[in-house]
Amino acid sequence: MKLLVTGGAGYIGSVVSALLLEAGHEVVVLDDLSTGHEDAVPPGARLVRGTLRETAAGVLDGAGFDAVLHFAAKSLVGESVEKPGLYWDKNLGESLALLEAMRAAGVPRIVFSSTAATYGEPESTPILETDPTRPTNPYGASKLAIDTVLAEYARLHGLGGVSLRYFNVAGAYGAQGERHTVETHLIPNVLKVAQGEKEAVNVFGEDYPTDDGTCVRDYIHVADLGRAHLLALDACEPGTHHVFNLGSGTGYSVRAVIDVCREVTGREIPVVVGPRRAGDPAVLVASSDRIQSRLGWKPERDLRAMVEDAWTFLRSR
Ligand SMILES: NC(=O)c1ccc[n+]([C@@H]2O[C@H](COP(=O)([O-])OP(=O)(O)OC[C@H]3O[C@@H](n4cnc5c(N)ncnc54)[C@H](O)[C@@H]3O)[C@@H](O)[C@H]2O)c1
Ligand SMILES: O=c1ccn([C@@H]2O[C@H](COP(=O)(O)OP(=O)(O)O[C@H]3O[C@H](CO)[C@@H](O)[C@H](O)[C@H]3O)[C@@H](O)[C@H]2O)c(=O)[nH]1
Repeated sequence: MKLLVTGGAGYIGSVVSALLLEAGHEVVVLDDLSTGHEDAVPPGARLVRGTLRETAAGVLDGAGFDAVLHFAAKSLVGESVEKPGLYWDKNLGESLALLEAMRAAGVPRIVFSSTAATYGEPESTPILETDPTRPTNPYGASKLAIDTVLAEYARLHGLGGVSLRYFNVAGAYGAQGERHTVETHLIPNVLKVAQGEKEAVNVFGEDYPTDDGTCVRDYIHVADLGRAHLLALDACEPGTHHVFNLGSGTGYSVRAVIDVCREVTGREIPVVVGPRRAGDPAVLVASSDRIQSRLGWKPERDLRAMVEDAWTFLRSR
């Protein structure tokens, strides 16, 4: 297939681009490099630099694309609370421009990076796709709005759409890994302490109603996540919109993640316990039964493999 990957210079988009190329697809990356890196685009993919709003229509028009994989977004929860307008504009506004460009060019399929943040504070665990969606921040709300628009474009314009709701993505795949300039994610931050780049891990709260008092999350290896995108691409059917959670179904506390990082790196990794981070739910764990039963996807790599691959990637840079 001829595929447009928006955000393909970023962490997850660059991994998925590499997997798509390995599977024999033609890949064009559209990225404004606002948080991505030109050299993260895998060899064999063509990079077009620009925003979706300014560039998508020109790239898609008359070019015969079969599908779009849409990763481009702003995705820092804290920033979204400070600048909600930016998140609605960059996430929903730019996605609408992309969808209109797809419609004008007759591109029939889209796979979209949605998020566990669409659910907000869960009523029960593990989280099912049928559970209530009550996002607690503008990032999650803007992603949920895009899911809603995709469902409408499917119903009213015949688009084939799949929203993949990622839980906590971690690990690396060969030369592609996580290198955000502003890094908020737990595992890369713990590994930066192991490497000596930071002094101590700041644990955000130890008074949650969990076994060790720290938050529990469901970590998924970026390569397992990537495989799900290839299956989702095949599952896009005209006129339908599917939603699938993507997690491992297993929760790990912040303390447990730090312990695995200590085992893998052999380093001490000092910890400082601070206050809770605003907006963090105590426990977020996915049920991925729907994608397992409908598309035959199963996670293959555990937390230790995620940490090992992220550690190898960090030390290679
Ligand atoms: N990392 C996670 O754990 C996680 C969890 C749930 C959902 N997601 C979603 O997955 C997607 C990818 O996340 P990531 O961690 O790889 O982020 P990232 O910041 O590394 O990648 C995003 C890429 O999109 C580009 N971009 C942003 N806005 C753009 C625009 N308007 N036009 C063109 N390019 C633009 C950036 O330059 C960057 O290369 C995002 O949509 C994010 O919301 C990530
Ligand atoms: O230095 C740190 C960083 C994180 N945490 C904690 O570690 C856990 C995981 O945090 P983080 O890695 O920042 O991920 P989340 O906040 O859970 O959010 C990620 O996972 C969500 C889905 O679950 C996605 O929607 C978001 O885009 C993605 O950033 C949370 O309890 C944090 O409070 C710390 O204690 N110290």
